Amino acid sequence: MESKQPAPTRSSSRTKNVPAVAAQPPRTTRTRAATTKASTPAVPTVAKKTASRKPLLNRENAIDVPPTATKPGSKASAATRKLPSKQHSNEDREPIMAYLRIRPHLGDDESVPQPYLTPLSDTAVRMTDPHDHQNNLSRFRPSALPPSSIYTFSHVFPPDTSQSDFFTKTTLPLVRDVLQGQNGLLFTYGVTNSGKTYTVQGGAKEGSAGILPRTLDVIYNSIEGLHGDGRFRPVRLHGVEPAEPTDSKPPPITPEPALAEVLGQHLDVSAFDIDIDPTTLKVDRNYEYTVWISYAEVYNEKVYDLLASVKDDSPENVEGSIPRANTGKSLLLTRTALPLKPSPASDNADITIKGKYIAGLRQFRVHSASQAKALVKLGQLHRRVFGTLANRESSRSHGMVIIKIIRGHRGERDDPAALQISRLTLVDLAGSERTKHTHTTGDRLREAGNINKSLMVLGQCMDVMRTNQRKLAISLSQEGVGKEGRMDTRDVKKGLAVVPFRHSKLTEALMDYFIGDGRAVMIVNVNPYDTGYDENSHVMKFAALAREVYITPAPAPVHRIPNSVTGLGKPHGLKGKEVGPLTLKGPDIAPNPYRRKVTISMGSGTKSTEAILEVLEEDEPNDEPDEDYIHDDPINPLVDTLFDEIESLRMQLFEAEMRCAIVEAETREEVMREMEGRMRSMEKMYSKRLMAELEQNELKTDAKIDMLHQSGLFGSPAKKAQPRRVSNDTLEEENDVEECLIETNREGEKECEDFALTDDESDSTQRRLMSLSPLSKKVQANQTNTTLRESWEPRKFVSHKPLPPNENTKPIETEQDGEYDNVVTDDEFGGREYNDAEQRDDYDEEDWAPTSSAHNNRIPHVKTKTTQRMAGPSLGPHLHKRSATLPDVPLNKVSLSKLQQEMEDLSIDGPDDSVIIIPTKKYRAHLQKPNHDEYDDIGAEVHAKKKKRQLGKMSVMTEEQIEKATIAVTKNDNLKHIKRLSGR
Ligand SMILES: Nc1ncnc2c1ncn2[C@@H]1O[C@H](COP(=O)(O)OP(=O)(O)OP(=O)(O)O)[C@@H](O)[C@H]1O
Repeated sequence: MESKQPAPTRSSSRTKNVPAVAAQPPRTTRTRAATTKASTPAVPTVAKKTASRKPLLNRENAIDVPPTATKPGSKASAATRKLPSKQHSNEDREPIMAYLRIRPHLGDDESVPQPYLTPLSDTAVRMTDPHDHQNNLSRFRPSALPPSSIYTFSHVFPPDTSQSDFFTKTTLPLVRDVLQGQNGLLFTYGVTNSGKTYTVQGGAKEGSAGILPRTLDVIYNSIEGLHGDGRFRPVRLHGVEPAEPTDSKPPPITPEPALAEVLGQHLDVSAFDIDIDPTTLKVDRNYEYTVWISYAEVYNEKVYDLLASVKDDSPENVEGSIPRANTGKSLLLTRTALPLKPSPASDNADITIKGKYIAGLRQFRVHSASQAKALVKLGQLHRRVFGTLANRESSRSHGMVIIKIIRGHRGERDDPAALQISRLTLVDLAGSERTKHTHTTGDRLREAGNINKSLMVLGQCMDVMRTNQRKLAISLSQEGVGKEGRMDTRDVKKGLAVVPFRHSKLTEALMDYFIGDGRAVMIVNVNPYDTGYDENSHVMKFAALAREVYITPAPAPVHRIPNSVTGLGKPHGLKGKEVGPLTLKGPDIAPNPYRRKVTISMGSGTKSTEAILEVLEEDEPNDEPDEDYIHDDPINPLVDTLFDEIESLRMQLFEAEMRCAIVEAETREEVMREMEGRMRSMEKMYSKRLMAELEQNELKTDAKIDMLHQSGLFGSPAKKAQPRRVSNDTLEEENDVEECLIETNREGEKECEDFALTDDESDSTQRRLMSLSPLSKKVQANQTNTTLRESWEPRKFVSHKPLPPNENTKPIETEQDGEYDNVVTDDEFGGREYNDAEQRDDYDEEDWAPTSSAHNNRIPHVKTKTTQRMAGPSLGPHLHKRSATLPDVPLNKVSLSKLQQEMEDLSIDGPDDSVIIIPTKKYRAHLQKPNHDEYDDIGAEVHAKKKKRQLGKMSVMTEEQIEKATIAVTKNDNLKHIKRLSGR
C-alpha cells in the first residue's frame, strides 16, 4: 500500500500483505497460552511474540505536544502539568490497582462525629468499629466482622486530596494508555454517599471537576491538531467500519424538545468551558485521532443506552398533548434494553480475548472536550430521569462512559487495516449498600437486589480469577509432572473454575478487561462518618480481593478488517441494528412488565420544575444471533442446552447463596433484638416486683399503724370523737395496762433496732414482714402454748426477744388436747354457743390488718427500714372465752393493739392480779395440730392476702357483750376478777 505521506518515525513498514512484526516487543501477546502463562504469579513469564503483531507504540517517537490553546481566563492557559513518570513493570502481569479515597466531613449532620478510618501510611488504613467505642461495655456484637482491621491499597488518598491530584495519580496513566493504543477500565466502588459520583463527575465548585471531565480535557488537549477525518467508525468491541455521512454531524447535546420542555432545562455548552484541566500528554504526532463516546447504564440487570434520543414518534403526541412541566400530566418514556453479544473473531484475527459488546449502543464522534462533556451531561440527565430515585440524586444504576479512540497513521489514511482502536471505560457503580439498609420493597427491592447482584458477581469473578491464578501457579511450579517432566498447561486449565462473568450484565459487559484486554483501576470510596461500618468493611474486603487479582493487559490490537467489510457502502454493525431510542408514546401503549412512575424535580427556587414521568422498560429484542457470531461459534443444540442448564443452575445457586446471606444477616439481627427484648422485659419484671414489694410493705406498715391507731395508743381522733363512758377505776386500770404495753413496746422497739435493715437487706424485708403475718403469729402462739404447758404460772406481760424470721417455719411440738382442763365452759360465758361456723369466723377474723374505716384515718407512713419487727403473735380470738395463763409473748406495736383488743374481749385477771387470757378449745386443737404447709412462704402470702380481704369483716365486741363476758368470768371461783382493758 502506498502512503500518501512518508512516515519517517514509524518503526516498521507494515503493509497490508505483510503481517506486522513488532519492532519493539509489546508487553504481552494476545494468545491465550501466553496470557495464561503470563498471569502465573510464581513463574517468570516470557511474552510470546506473535508475528502478526504490529508495533503498537513507540514511546520514543512521541513528541511534546504544546499546551492546548485555551480561552482567555480559563485554567487551561496555565503551564502544562507535569505528568508523573509512568511505572511500567518488566513483568507483564500486574494486579488490579486499588486506590482508596476517604471522603471529608461535610457538616454536623454526619451520623458519626469521629471518623472510624485512620490512615496509617500512604498505602494502609485502620478501620475501627465506631459502635465498639460507643458501647464498649456490651459483650455482644451484632456483626460477625472484626472490630478493627487494617487494609492496604495501592495508594490511600486522605480527605483533603484535591480532584486534580486525585486525577493525576489515578486516571492520567490510563488516559495516556488509551492515547497510545491501550485499553483501560476504571470503576468506583463504595456505599451510597461515599463520593463515587463526586469522584467521577465532580462537584459544582470551580476546580472540583471529576475524573471524567478531566479525562476528556486531557484527551482533547493532547490530540489538538491531530484530529482524523472520521472515515471510519468503531463497531462492536474491536471492530471498525466505514463511517456514515451522518456520523460527521455534531452530536446531540441538548435533550429532545419534549423532554427539555418537561424538565425545563437546556444544557448550556459554554458552561463546560469553565473548569478545564490543562494537562497535555505527549502523543505520537504521526497519527491522527478520532474520539467516539457512548454512555450506557446497567439498571435492573438490563443495559440501556443513555444517549438514545427521546423522540415523539407516536401520532397521538400532537402539539399540545405533550405534557408540560408542572402540569401534573405524566410523560410516558419508553426505552428498550440492549443485548450483549460476543465480539466476533472476524473483527480482528489477532484477538483471542472474547469480550462482549453492547449491541445497538449509540456512539458519537465528538470534536471537542466541551462537546464531549455536554454529551456526557445529557446522558447523566437521562440517567437521572430514568433512575428510580431520581429525586434523591442517588445512583441506582451502574453508569458506563465508553471513550473509544481510533488512531490511524497519517501515511495510511485509507487503510482500515492500519487503524488501531483503544477503549477507556469509566464506570460509576451504584451504591453497594444492602437491601435491609435501604428498607426497600417491591420494585425498589428488585432494583436493590440487582445492584447487589451485579456487585456480588463482580466480587465472585475476582475471587474465582484469584483462585484460578493461584492454582495455576502452584501446578506450574510442580516439577516432574506430566510428560517430559513438565506440566501441561492444558491439563491445569481443565481443572480451573469458570469465572462467572455471565451471571450479571455488569461483569458480562466488562469481562474482556479482566481477562487481559486492558488495565484495570478500582477506586474505593469510603465515607468514614457513615454508620454503615459493616458495609464499608465489605467494600474494603472487596478492594483487598481485587488487589490480589492479576491481569495481563495487552495493548490494543491493530485492527484487521476482513475483506468482506472493507468495501465502502457495506457498513456493518450499527446501521439497521440500532435499537430503541427513548420514545414518547401515548398512554395506550401495550403494558409492559416493567412500568413505573418517576417524579422528577429539576432546578431550585422559583425555577424548580417537577414532572411525573412514566417509564416503560422493554426487554432486549430477541434478535437472531449475529451472522459473525454464528460463523465464529457454530451452535450445537446439545451443548447450548447444557450451557443453558448450567447457567440456570448457577443462577439458582447464586440466588440461594444470596438468600442465605440475607437470612443469616436477618437472623443475627433478630436474635439480637430478641435478646434485647428479653433483657428489657426481665428488667421490667424485676422492677415491677420490687415496686410491688415496696407497696406491700408500706401497706403492712400502714395496717400496723392503723391498728395502733385504732387501739388508741396513738390518740385516735376517732376515739376523741366518741369518748367512752368509763369509770375512774377502769381508766386507772387502762392506764396501767397502757403503761405496761408502752413499756413493752419500747423494749420491743429497742430489740427491733438490732434488726434494723440496711438497703442491702431489702430483699429480706419481705421475709421479715412475712414473719409478722398471722401465720407467724400462729407459730408463736404454738410456742406460747408449749410454754403454757410447762408452767401454769399466770404471768404479767413481759417483753421477749422476737423470734428469728426462720423460726416460724420450724415444726412445733404440741400437746394433746384436753390438757388445759381448767377452762371456763361456754355456759360460764353467758350461755353463748360457739358452733363451728362461728369458730371458723373467729379464726378468720384473726387478723392484724386494719378495718376499712381505720384505713381512712391513716397516719403518715412509717418507712420500711424502720418498721419494727413483730415481737410476738397476736393471740386472736382463739384465745378467748377459755381460761389459760397469759403466754410468754413478746409484743410490739401491732401485737399490742391486737392484744389490747382481744384482752378487751377475753382477758381475765390471774390469781395474783395478773391478766390471764384463755385459749378456746378450737384454738388449742389448732395449736396441737399445726398445718406445716401454711408455714411456707407462698402459703403465708396467700393467707395474708386472704386476711386482708377480710378486713371489713372484723367482728366488733359490743360493750354489752363484754359486760356479759365479764360477769361470766367473775362467777368462776378460781378467778378473782376481770379487768376491763378497754371498751367500745
Ligand atoms: N472529596 C469530596 N470533597 C467534598 N465533597 C465530597 C467529596 N466526596 C463526596 N462529596 C460530597 O458528598 C456527597 C455525596 O457524594 P456522592 O453523591 O458522590 O456519593 P455517591 O457515592 O455517588 O452516592 P450514590 O451512590 O448515592 O450516588 C455529595 O454532596 C458530594 O458533593
